[in-house]
Amino acid sequence: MAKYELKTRNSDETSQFAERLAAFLQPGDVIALEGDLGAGKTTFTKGLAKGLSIKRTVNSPTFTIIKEYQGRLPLFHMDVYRVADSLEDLGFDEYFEGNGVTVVEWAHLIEEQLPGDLLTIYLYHEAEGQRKIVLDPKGPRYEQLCKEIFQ
Ligand SMILES: Nc1ncnc2c1ncn2[C@@H]1O[C@H](COP(=O)(O)OP(=O)(O)OP(=O)(O)O)[C@@H](O)[C@H]1O
Repeated sequence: MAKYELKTRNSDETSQFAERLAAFLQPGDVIALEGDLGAGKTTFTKGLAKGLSIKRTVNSPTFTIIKEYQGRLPLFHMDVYRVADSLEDLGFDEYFEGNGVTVVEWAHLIEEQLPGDLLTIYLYHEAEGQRKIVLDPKGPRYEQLCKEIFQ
């Protein structure tokens, strides 16, 4: 299936893209966010939170695994890097099937537990200040979402 991509020239552009994407999100949407250290995952998630009208400051949930924020929709921000056993069931389903938007950092580490349909977003460090953002939608809901964002 088609992948969608864009380039950003600074962190504001990454944040602004995420903010725009947030306007299209619905309850139960799941975004897997992939990218190396410093690629911009937190920058992206902060932009998404702004787009969901979340007032609280969004920080990396590395040590807590899941953080929850209230906005136009609830945001469940997960960082599963420290989930030792990828098969350990920590009840992620409740979030994926819940009434909010879930963003999962390092999602491939819990691949078996992810929903089949989701939007994977890859952040690539291209050059100082520059990032490539690739959207890889799985399932009709996310195909449609990408079409709307990029039309
Ligand atoms: N185009 C860009 N998009 C996003 N961030 C950028 C960009 N250009 C430079 N940056 C900078 O890169 C850094 C990205 O850090 P950020 O914490 O968002 O990454 P991360 O993927 O969450 O890293 P970590 O996994 O270490 O938490 C920030 O300092 C940001 O200002």
